[in-house]
Amino acid sequence: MSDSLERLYLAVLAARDLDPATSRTARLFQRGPSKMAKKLAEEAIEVVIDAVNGDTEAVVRESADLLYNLTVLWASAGVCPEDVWREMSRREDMLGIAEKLPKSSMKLPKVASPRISARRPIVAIEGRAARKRH
Ligand SMILES: N=c1c2ncn([C@@H]3O[C@H](COP(=O)(O)OP(=O)(O)OP(=O)(O)O)[C@@H](O)[C@H]3O)c2ncn1[C@@H]1O[C@H](COP(=O)(O)O)[C@@H](O)[C@H]1O
Repeated sequence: MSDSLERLYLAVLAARDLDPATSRTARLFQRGPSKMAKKLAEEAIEVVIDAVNGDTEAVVRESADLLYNLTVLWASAGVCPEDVWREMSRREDMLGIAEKLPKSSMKLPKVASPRISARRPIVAIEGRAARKRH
């Protein structure tokens, strides 16, 4: 999947300077980040609605639109796909799966990389449980 997103990202970069009258991407760049953000949010909501309605095929279609609008926003924000893949790998190395670090300031215990140890740091789980309690 990352290959597809990387190819799409390059296509979006290439389309940025095309004629907005014929290129949706160029039009989005012309209208700026707030329009891009609005479109991304719209697509996210469409994915949610289709998923709640159990319309799997629509979820697939809208997810493709969502990812397109996400890559446009990435390009506008100066983010490239590799930046995101690097962050996901960092989280995976830290916690064993690609997830956010606990929000609390609690420190994760010094453990071998979760890829070696069988379990994620308990503190991370407790942190999340503690956060949910209040
Ligand atoms: N990958 C995509 C892509 N995915 C989705 N979309 C369009 O994004 C829109 C998202 O759906 P919406 O319903 O929100 O859009 P809409 O309401 O129909 O139209 P708007 O009101 O948003 O203008 C659809 O019209 C899709 O056709 C895309 N448009 C372009 N690309 C690629 O982007 C590159 C540049 O293409 P141009 O923008 O056409 O130059 C090319 O590689 C394209 O393949």
